[in-house]
Amino acid sequence: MFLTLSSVLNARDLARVLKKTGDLDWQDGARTAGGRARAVKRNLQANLRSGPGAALHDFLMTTLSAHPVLVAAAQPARFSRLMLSKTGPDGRYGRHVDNPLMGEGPDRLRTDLSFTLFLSDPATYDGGDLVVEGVSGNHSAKPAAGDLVLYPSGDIHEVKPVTRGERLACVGWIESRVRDAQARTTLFELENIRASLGAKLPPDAPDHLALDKVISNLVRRWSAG
Ligand SMILES: O=C(O)CCC(=O)C(=O)O
Ligand SMILES: [Fe+2]
Repeated sequence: MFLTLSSVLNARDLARVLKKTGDLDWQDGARTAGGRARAVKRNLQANLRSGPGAALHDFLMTTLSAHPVLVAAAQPARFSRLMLSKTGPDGRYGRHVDNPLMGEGPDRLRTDLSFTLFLSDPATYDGGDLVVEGVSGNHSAKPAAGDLVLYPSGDIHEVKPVTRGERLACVGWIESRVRDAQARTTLFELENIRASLGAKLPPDAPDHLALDKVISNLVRRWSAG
């Protein structure tokens, strides 16, 4: 699954986030990359654990974890901590795979899905496309600020070199309660049918309950743990 979700942050929230990024403490991004990924990572990352970054982290996490389409597509059991990445001229993140497990102890999470929430207006920078090498071919994305791209953590991907301007993005990972990607896709399709029926049928139509039952039983069958 490779999906672009539009306007996950609306214009007002985006402006609020961008204003806050000016106060953050930025460090070399290679510090958080493992193995082969470290050698190809050239970006800066902000501290979102303490200081002004912590409130920004809470705000972004609340927004993302409540987004209905992201929830329907990813079926999140848990989100990783979010990272804010800044890539300037000559910055990039070459082809790599993400770590399969992140965090320690009870915070440890299996990375099923990766996402990038784009924060910069694409007209303000050159390069910086996110390219994901999926089973059915390459997907390239450089969407509007506020849009989010969701893709399988197991796919090789890269951020193309930024040759002008600055690319700001929020990145994170999701452990899904539905581990199997095909099952997740089926559930997303059913959730889309549920949403479109909701707009067409009266709330007491028996088909709603019939579909709710099918979706619940599939989640029960397919959920991990
Ligand atoms: O900035 C991006 O769009 C993706 C970053 C990435 O691949 C990573 O942090 O592992
Ligand atoms: Fe990555």
